[in-house]
Amino acid sequence: MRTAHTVTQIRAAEAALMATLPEGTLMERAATGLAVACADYLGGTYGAGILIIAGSGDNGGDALYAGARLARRGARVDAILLDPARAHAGGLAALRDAGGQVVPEKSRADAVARADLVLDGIVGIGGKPGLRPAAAEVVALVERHGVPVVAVDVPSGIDVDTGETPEPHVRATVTVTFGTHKIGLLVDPGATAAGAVHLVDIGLSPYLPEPALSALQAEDVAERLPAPERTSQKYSRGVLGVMAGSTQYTGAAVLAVGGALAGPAGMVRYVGPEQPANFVRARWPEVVVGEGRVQAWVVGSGLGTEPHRAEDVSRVLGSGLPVLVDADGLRHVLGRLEGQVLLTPHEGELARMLDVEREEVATHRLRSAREAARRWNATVLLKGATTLVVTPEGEARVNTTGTPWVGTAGSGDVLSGICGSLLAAGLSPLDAGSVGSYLHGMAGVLASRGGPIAAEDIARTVPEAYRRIRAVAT
Ligand SMILES: NC(=O)C1=CN([C@@H]2O[C@H](COP(=O)(O)OP(=O)(O)OC[C@H]3O[C@@H](n4cnc5c(N)ncnc54)[C@H](OP(=O)(O)O)[C@@H]3O)[C@@H](O)[C@H]2O)[C@@H](O)CC1
Ligand SMILES: Nc1ncnc2c1ncn2[C@@H]1O[C@H](COP(=O)(O)OP(=O)(O)O)[C@@H](O)[C@H]1O
Ligand SMILES: [K+]
Repeated sequence: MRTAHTVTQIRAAEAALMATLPEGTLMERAATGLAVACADYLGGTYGAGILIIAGSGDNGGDALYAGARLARRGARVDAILLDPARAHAGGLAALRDAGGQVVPEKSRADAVARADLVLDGIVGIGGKPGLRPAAAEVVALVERHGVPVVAVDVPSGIDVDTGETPEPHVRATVTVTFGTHKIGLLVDPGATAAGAVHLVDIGLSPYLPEPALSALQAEDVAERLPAPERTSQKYSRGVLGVMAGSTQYTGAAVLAVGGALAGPAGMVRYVGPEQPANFVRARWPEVVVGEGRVQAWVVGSGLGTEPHRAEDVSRVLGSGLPVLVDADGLRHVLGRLEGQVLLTPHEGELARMLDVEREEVATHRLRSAREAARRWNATVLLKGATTLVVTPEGEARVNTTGTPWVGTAGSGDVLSGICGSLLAAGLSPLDAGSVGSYLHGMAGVLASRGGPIAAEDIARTVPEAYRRIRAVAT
């Protein structure tokens, strides 16, 4: 499991760990890991031009100590001190001893122009979101010259505990983070600003409490993936009812069922108007059309806006069975819900539910998902480049698989089918949502291999993703 903690949790763990170690040990560990990551990124240090941007806190200290190590290994290291009088004294002395240079204010533009790599040591977990003008000016120069940035601990300027990114902030190619992940490195838009995240072990794990956010890894998904036993049969594996599509949106029915058939449930029943039902039957002969006993429901993809569909949604929600509500079905989710319910909105749908602008959800993804989960007493899966799954009790997971090619029409319909099948096979809404989005994203990557895909391709490739993940466990 990849885990992320809040700044308060990290500060407490660091204090407990630091009390057991000689002073300076943690910063030394952090700086060593940072220097190694920079050398890896550059493919060697000899002759490389590295520019440190150092703020006045320990984040700047990490960058300066790492710079000293890189200078000793043959790099030409320059440092811009944003607040020279308050620069980290030990880090600065180490850098100077190793032959590193402080850049005079008038030469900053030249220093940026000749850098192969910038180390962002402006602020770490002690920073307030946004950047002060002096820092913002240097960051703008770096962007103008297109120099790759390695962020120290976090890209400076992001809101570390939420992933929100009030401008300005650093956009990194790589973020080298210490001890544990920060929430803002995994949740968008912060995750996009962080680039590839590399975690350096500084010995913090034994002191960390339950994470505030986690991301399933292949072995976690493998543990949760249902698989039939020797004596299983279709009914014992779980039956999923899919109520999706309408005369207007026939494809949603076909795609949601396609996703459902790619999951672990033993059988899929389809319930809906004649027109999509005929298409479903023609495309998927294994589907039984019509009502019958099921273990979970998917309702909503392509349901349309006709008022009578509200009854379908409330009937399913009143069944006492686990239910996934997607897309148009979300229009009919009114009061507080009971039982095992997974709501799967994208940003626009969640904005409509919360009666706010879409932009509001896009900039406050985690907060919006948490608020909806509490308000409707249901698990909320907020789709996007980094999908979030949040329970009403506040447990939160983020999905890290996928490719932007997955953002294709009908992709969400397929996801609803996959997650529904996992619900029918007995997973909780939290597991069904997070395992389902992992499978969906991974299937998208495997199907795409860097090129365009259609939603159908994702459904078709889920079994391959399933096999590969199960192979991790054996
Ligand atoms: N603790 C540990 O054991 C370990 C910690 N480690 C490292 O320490 C980092 C935390 O260091 P930290 O606590 O010194 O705070 P830090 O992130 O450098 O920022 C505070 C400074 O930034 C300034 N500032 C604030 N906002 C700003 C803005 N928007 N724009 C510009 N400036 C802004 C603020 O200025 P002030 O408000 O005081 O004027 C203050 O001077 C952590 O991320 C990790 O890298 C590692 O070595 C591992 C062991
Ligand atoms: N940039 C992206 N990177 C990875 N996955 C994405 C991206 N954009 C969208 N997705 C995924 O694609 C799916 C789109 O679903 P949705 O918006 O409901 O589309 P539709 O309504 O057309 O089915 C979601 O699973 C979402 O997480
Ligand atoms: K930083």
